[in-house]
Parts: sequence; structure tokens; C-alpha cells
Amino acid sequence: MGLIVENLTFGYRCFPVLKGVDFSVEKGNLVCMLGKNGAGKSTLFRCILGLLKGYHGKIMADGVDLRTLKEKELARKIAYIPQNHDQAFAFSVLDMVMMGTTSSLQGLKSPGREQRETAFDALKTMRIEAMAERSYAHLSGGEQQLVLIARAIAQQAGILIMDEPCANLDYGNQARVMEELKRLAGEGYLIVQSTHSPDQAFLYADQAAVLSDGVIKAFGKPEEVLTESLLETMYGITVRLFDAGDTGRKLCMPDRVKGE
Ligand SMILES: Nc1ncnc2c1ncn2[C@@H]1O[C@H](COP(=O)(O)OP(=O)(O)OP(=O)(O)O)[C@@H](O)[C@H]1O
Repeated sequence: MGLIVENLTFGYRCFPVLKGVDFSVEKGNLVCMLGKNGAGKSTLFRCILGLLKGYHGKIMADGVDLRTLKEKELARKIAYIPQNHDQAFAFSVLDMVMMGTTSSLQGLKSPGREQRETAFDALKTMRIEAMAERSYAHLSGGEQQLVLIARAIAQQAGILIMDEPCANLDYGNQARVMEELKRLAGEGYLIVQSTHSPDQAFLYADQAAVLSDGVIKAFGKPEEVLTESLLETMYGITVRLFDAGDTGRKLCMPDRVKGE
């Protein structure tokens, strides 16, 4: 059970972006997808989310070809968590999370007690139930990101897709959000997120995927696949990897920081 992408190709008009993307990953993993600006990470995510339909190849979730699913069925399998953004309307946190439950509603019905309970359970999963009645607009960026993750959980999808979830977050909130994502992966969710930080992949990811020239150039444990030479080729700078004390993890530093 998980996500399989097979020979996925997609282009905007005559401009090819994805040229045969292949990877598969089981539930219970946090995957960090790296690739330079314009590599096609968002395009790949939009194909997986069914927002771009003109692709060739196959995307399967839990053994089901996503092309065969209706919108609501797809929403029960895969949820998208955007970067946190300013919300113009004064929704409460619980209302925001309840919006994630609409895929469980028949026709034009409004959310009821069941949806409220699902939303509250999602807040508990994220350990933010104390915020339920607060205004979403008045939360910090990090808190808002946790609420958006809760909204995806309320959607009751097992696969969460995130485009740079830590962009715009301060250092502490980045760590808090990444710790929560790692915990959710440990509970059985599959999380696929893009990042521009090799360190985020080293510190938190079970798997790293590198998208380059329209294909997955490397996929596997971050410490095994994110080599100095691969990172240098991808980002066009020399880097140095070093062991992070006794954590068993690696960290990445641009070579210029050495003062050369
Ligand atoms: N709607 C569109 N129409 C035409 N070209 C597009 C469109 N959206 C994206 N592109 C192009 O497709 C390529 C891949 O873009 P995409 O946003 O998927 O990259 P990305 O890896 O997510 O980049 P970044 O890291 O900068 O967010 C880029 O060259 C981009 O200019």
C-alpha cells in the first residue's frame, strides 16, 4: 500500500518537464523530494493530485490507478497541504479543519456532528485541540501550518503531498512541523514533500528523491543517495557533507563557508 509512479511524462504545450518519472514508496515513509528551481517538483505533485490530467504513464495509490477515481474518491486517498498563507476570512481553527471533511459529504450537505468529530480528532492527532476556537488568521505561521496538516488528516487520506511545507517558517517552527510530519509517517501516513534543504532530508526523511532533467535521478535513504557529487551537480556549487556529532545523521554545508 502506497504510491507508485510509472513512466510519467508531462509537458506544458511543447515544453517537456517530466520525461519518465518512476518511483514507488510504501505508507509509513516521509519522502523529501529535492530538485533545483524549475526541475518539475510542483508539476509532478499536480499530476499526482489530479490537477494536471494530460500526462502519460501511470500513478497508482493503494493499487488503484488515480485516473479511474472521481474527485471525492481521490480526495479520500491523497490530500494536499499548501504552504501556509494569509487567510482573509476569520475562520476558527475548527472550521478550517472541518473544510477537510467535505469529501465525506454526500451532494450539497453541510458538515454535521460526524464531520465536527472527525475535525476534532484531527486536531487531537496534531495535538492542537486547545486551539480549536481560536481564529486561524491570528495564529503564527507555524501554528497555521499545523492546522493545514490537521485539515489534510480530517480529509482521511493516507497520502499527504506538501509543497515546501517549511517555506516562510522560522527555524523553530520548521523543526516543530518536521517533527510532526516524521511522527505522522511513523503512524502510517505516507508524506511526500518538496524541499530545497538537503539538511531537512538528512534530519527527517526516510527516503530522499532527486528530480533532475525530468527523471528521478536518485531515490533511497538520504545518507546513501545524497552524495556530495550529486548535490554539487544538482545545485551547481561545491558542498561538503559532515557527520552531525553522534546523531548518525549528516549535514550539508556550501564549500564557500570555509572562507576560500
Ligand atoms: N502553467 C505553466 N505553463 C507553462 N510552463 C509552466 C507552468 N507551470 C510551470 N511551468 C514550467 O515548468 C517547469 C517546472 O516548474 P515547476 O513549478 O514544476 O518546478 P519546481 O521544481 O516546483 O520549481 P521550484 O523549486 O522553483 O518551485 C518550469 O520551467 C516552469 O517554468
